[in-house]
Amino acid sequence: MKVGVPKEIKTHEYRVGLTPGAVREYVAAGHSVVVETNAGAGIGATDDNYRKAGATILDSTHEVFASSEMIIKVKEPQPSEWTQLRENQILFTYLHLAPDPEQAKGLLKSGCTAIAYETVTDAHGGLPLLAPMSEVAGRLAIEAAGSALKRYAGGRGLLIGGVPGVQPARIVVIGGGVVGTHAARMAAGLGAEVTILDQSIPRLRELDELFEGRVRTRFSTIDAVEEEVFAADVVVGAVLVPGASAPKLVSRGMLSSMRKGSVIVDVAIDQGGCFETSRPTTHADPTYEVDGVIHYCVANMPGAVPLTSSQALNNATLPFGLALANKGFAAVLENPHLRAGLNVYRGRLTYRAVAESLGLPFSPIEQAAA
Ligand SMILES: NC(=O)C1=CN([C@@H]2O[C@H](COP(=O)(O)OP(=O)(O)OC[C@H]3O[C@@H](n4cnc5c(N)ncnc54)[C@H](O)[C@@H]3O)[C@@H](O)[C@H]2O)C=CC1
Ligand SMILES: CC(=O)C(=O)O
Ligand SMILES: [Mg+2]
Repeated sequence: MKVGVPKEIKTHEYRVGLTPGAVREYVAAGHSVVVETNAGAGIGATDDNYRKAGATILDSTHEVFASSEMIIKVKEPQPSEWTQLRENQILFTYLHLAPDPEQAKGLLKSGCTAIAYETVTDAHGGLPLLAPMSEVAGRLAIEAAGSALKRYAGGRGLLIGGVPGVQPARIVVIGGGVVGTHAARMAAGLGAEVTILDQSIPRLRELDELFEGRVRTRFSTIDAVEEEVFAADVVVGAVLVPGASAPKLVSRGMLSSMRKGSVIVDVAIDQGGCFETSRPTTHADPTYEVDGVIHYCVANMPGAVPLTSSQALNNATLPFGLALANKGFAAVLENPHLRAGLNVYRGRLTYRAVAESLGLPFSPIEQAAA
């Protein structure tokens, strides 16, 4: 198959869809790979590194889209990208369509087949192509909170771990999945007082065992969220209902009960965010304030550490991408985990939670492909 890798164009997005090492795997499997010039600059990979791995370098995004049967990216296509997609072309990347009707319209209109990294599943009920970036974002969430808590940044002027004899920060994590676990690990490691809320009791049990009492767990109800948010210095939003818009768990009223200079980090912003007051921000201007509370809502947090992130992402996407390159759309039909990633097929929405969140018709793939 002809595989194409454009340079990412979202603000301060430095990751790349295929690393030179991954290109080498595709070429070894008999595929041809074209890469846009400078696509790997953010990870220090030169055009020559890609040539040595077997890729052909093209000068423009347009040439990459025009000459490829499958486009492999990192971030959801931007308007100038979705207009270049076409029927019979496979797009393999993060999409986060539920809160993004414009992109959904663009992809539907293009006629392409779009497989979203974030809804591909594994045999253990996990999301293997989301997990590595959730690990990164969970860890970064505490770094972001630490920066925002600094006085010159508008924060309360609190050191996350405190010092002997002085209270550390109270950090509340809503959603105890991959992001939540990694955020809690970083926060606890720095010496914060950490509470994780989740609505899954089995998950809370696992977390209790994992952290051996170092982190408090609490069943997530409206009351519990209200009490914890009120007392928190930092709240990390880390809930997910796969494919769907994030539930708004923290209302404006709850937010305004927080002390001035407290911080929220809404990692779930790529699915619309779980705070009523969240809106997406970028690495160029990551924070804003509502009711005296600093909001950090960057939708591509892992893009800030592209060396770590591109490698972690490529490790996870490689077997799925190779299956698509080897078999084309047949790979989607025969592999239920890849099929779970299918969001758009030739003008139809094939993922129920996405269609429901957007208020658009849902077509099961059996119907759409008939
Ligand atoms: N902003 C960014 O750059 C990034 C954002 N993310 C996003 O972070 C979010 C979390 O991802 P993961 O941790 O991988 O998901 P996950 O599926 O591992 O964990 C989600 C957790 O939320 C819990 N949950 C669901 N509804 C809840 C509710 N109403 N109350 C309390 N808990 C609830 C689930 O039980 C689960 O434990 C997703 O939206 C993901 O796309 C991930 C990576 C980067
Ligand atoms: C998961 C996601 O949205 C990201 O890594 O940017
Ligand atoms: Mg994102």
